[in-house]
Amino acid sequence: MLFLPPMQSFYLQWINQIGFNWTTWFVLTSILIIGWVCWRNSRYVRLINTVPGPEGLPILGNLLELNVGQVEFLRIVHREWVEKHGPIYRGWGGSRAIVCISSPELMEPILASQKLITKGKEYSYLSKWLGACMFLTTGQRWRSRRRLLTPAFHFQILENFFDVFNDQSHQLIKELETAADSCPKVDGSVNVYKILTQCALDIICDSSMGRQVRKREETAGYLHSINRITQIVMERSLRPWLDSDLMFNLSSLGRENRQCVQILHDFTNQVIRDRKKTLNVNNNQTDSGDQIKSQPENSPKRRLAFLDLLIQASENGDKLSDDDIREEVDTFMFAGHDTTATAMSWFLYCIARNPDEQKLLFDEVDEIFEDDERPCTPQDAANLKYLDCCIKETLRMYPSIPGVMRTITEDTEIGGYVLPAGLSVALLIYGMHRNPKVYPEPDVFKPERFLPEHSANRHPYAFLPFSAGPRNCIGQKYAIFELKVVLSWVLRKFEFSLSDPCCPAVSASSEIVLKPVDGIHLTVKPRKPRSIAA
Ligand code: HEM
Repeated sequence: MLFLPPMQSFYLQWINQIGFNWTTWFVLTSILIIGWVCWRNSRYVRLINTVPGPEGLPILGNLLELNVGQVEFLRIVHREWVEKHGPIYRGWGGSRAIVCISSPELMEPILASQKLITKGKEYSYLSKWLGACMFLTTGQRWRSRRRLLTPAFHFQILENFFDVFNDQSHQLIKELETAADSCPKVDGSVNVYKILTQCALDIICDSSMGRQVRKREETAGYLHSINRITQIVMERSLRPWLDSDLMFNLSSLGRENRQCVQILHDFTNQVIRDRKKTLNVNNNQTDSGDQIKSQPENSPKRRLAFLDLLIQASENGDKLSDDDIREEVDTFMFAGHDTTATAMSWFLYCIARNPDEQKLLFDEVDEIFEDDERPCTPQDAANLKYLDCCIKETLRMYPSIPGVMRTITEDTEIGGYVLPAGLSVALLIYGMHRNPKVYPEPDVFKPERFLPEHSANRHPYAFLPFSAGPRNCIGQKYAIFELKVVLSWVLRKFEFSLSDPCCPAVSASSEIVLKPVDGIHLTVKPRKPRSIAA
C-alpha cells in the first residue's frame, strides 16, 4: 500500500468508506455479467445479430475498427464492409447497433414508406443548432412544415431565381479571374472549393433570404462554424460516452459546439431581422394588405419566397414563433449552400481529370450560348443535356450527402431480416453509387451512364443523391437549376486542369456533407468560345 500513488490510495480509502469488500465486488460484477447476457439474448439483439456483419469485441462492438478519420470511415463502411458482408450488414458501436443498407432493392421499402419517416437518433446531435426544424423533426410537425414550405419550391417561383443565379455567377467569374491571374504567382493552382462555397452561400442568402452577403469577413466565422459543427457531429457519433447530452456538454467538444451554435444563430438572426425590416419598409410604402400578391412577377420582393413565407405564416396564423423561423432559416442556409458548393467543386474536379469530357461540355455551351454574354434561361437549362449527364455522374461519384439515417419505428422486414423497432438504419448512398454490382467500373467518370438509352433499365432507387420518397430533398430542383446556371457560366469562361496530373486523387471526407479534404486545387485558365478563338 505504501507504494500506491496518492490518487489510488484516495480511491481505496473512498471504497473502504462506502463499505466496499470482495462480496460487493462479486455481486456487482455478477449483476453486470447477468445484465449483459440478458441483453445479448434479448429479442432486439438476437434479431439484429441474424444480419451478417463484422465480428466485434464484447461491449465495444466495432468501435475500435471505426476509430479512424472520416476518410477511412467512408472507405470501411461504404466499400470494404459492403464488399465483404453484402447489401445489408450490421455493426455495433458499443451497445448501439446500426444496420447499413446499400442496394436499391433494399433501400426502396424504407425510403418509399410513409411510416418510416423518423430520422436516425444521431441527427439529434444537430438539434442545439437546428432545433426541431423540418430536416430533423418527424410526424405531424414535419408534415405541416413540409406543406408550408413546398410552395416556395414551385417551378414558377424557381424560375424567378434565375436572375440571382446569373448575377452571382458574374461575381464568381470575377473572383475566378482574379484567382486565375494570381495563379502562377502562388503554386499554380486555385482552391475552387473555397470560392464556390462563398458563391453558394451568397446565392442562398440572396435568393431565399433577401440578403446580399458581400463582406467576406462577415461570413468567414459562419462558414468556419458550419465546418466545425458538422465535424463535431461525426466525432460524437463515434464516441458513445459522449452520447448523453450531459457528458457532451461537459466535454471540450460540447464547449466548442456551443460557441459554433452561438455564431451561427447570431448570423441567421441578423438575416431575419434585416428581412423583417425590409418588409416593414415596403409595407409602409405601399400600404398594401397583401404584399406578395401585389408585386409584379419579376420584382425582387416577389421572388423572395422562402423567408417571406415563414414570416407571413408567423404573422397571419401564429403558426410559427421567432425560434421556429430561425430553425428553418438555419436549416435552409446550411442544406442550401454546403451541398451545392461541394457538388460544384467535385464537378470541376471530375472534368479537370477528364479533359475529353470537358471538351464535350465546351462544345455544348459554345453551341447554345455562342459568344453571347446573355444570361442562362430556364430553356437553356433544359437544353444543356450533356451538362446534365456530367452533373449526375458527379453526384453519383460524390453524392453531397453520402448517407441518410432512419429510425425503424415498427418491426420491419427488409431483405429477409426482421429489423426491430428502435433500430437505426443507415442508407449508404455513396456505398451504393460506388458498388460495381450497381454501376460497373464505379470509380470511372462516365457521364454517358445518364443518357436516356443507358439509364432506362436502371432501378429507380439506384441513383439517390437527393434521397427519395416523402423525405426527399425539397430543394432538389432549385439545386439542379443553380448548378446548371453557375457551371454553364464557368464553362463559358474558363478551362480547368490538375496542376499535377500525377498527384493522388483528392480524398473525400464524410462529414454529413461529402467534403474534399484540403479543398480542390485546380489550374484555372480563361477561355473564349470557339467562334471567337478561331
Ligand atoms: C446538390 C445539392 C443537394 C443535395 C445533393 C441534397 C441532398 C439532400 C438529401 C440526400 C436529403 C435527405 C436527407 C435525409 O433524409 O437525411 C435532403 C433533404 C433536404 N434538403 Fe437537400 N440537397 C441539396 C440541396 C438542397 C437545397 C439547395 C436546399 C434548399 C434550398 C435543400 C434543402 C433540404 C431540406 C430542407 C431537406 C429536408 C427535407 C425533409 O426532411 O423533408 N437541399 N437533401
